[in-house]
Amino acid sequence: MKIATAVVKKAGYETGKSIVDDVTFEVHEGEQIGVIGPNGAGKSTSIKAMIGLLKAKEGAIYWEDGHSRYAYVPEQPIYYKELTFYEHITVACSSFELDEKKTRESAERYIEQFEMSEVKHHYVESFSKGMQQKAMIIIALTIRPNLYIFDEPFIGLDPRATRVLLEILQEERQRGAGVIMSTHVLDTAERVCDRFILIHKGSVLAHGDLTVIQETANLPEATLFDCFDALTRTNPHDA
Ligand SMILES: Nc1ncnc2c1ncn2[C@@H]1O[C@H](COP(=O)(O)OP(=O)(O)OP(=O)(O)O)[C@@H](O)[C@H]1O
Repeated sequence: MKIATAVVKKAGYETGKSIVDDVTFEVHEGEQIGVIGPNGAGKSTSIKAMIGLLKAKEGAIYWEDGHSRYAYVPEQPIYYKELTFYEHITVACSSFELDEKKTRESAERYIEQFEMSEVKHHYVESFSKGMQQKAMIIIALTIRPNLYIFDEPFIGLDPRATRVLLEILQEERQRGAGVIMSTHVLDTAERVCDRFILIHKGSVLAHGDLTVIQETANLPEATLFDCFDALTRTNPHDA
């Protein structure tokens, strides 16, 4: 069943100057979508436009049931300097009016899985980049959204944390949650994503499962990495 349609007609950082044009796709229950593309292609801009973080945009997420809940984990962790990690969880949960007992239980489980028990009462500011990333992910998971939006979730995570995240997302997808993730880690994306949106120079260059991407690249059997390389390679004669 469809959860939502993400629509970006236009997005940019100044009114009138468009960086992204027409990046639109649907997300279904249990589906994981990889948003891929070269540096500066417009992946983060598209994501920010969808969730309303940009002023100069025409775009939104249209929810099938009208009032869905999403969790966004940005590329650069955002946190309150004056709050500990655990206080962040408490604030996030109270703003979503979640059942306190159940929420604490699932938070504790995620904290343990991500090996963050020893630092749960420390300030997020004192964490390493990877620990901050793990903290943001744990908060997102604890909210139990029906759509996760990750911008480069693997950057900064150690291999074990990456595995833990992928395993938990698999469980979350079985629950019916959808996942949108922008990533450059194409071998992982190839393994875990059902569909890919390849953004190049602010618009969609290819959209579909690996077979569709291979057909678009005219490279049957090729890896996602090779398809990406072929599709986004700048021809010096075009410049
Ligand atoms: N805050 C900003 N102000 C002005 N321009 C910006 C800003 N952030 C990004 N841009 C520009 O928007 C374009 C798309 O950037 P965006 O961050 O969406 O790319 P991306 O595909 O996420 O790249 P990366 O893989 O490097 O993270 C780039 O040309 C970039 O210079």
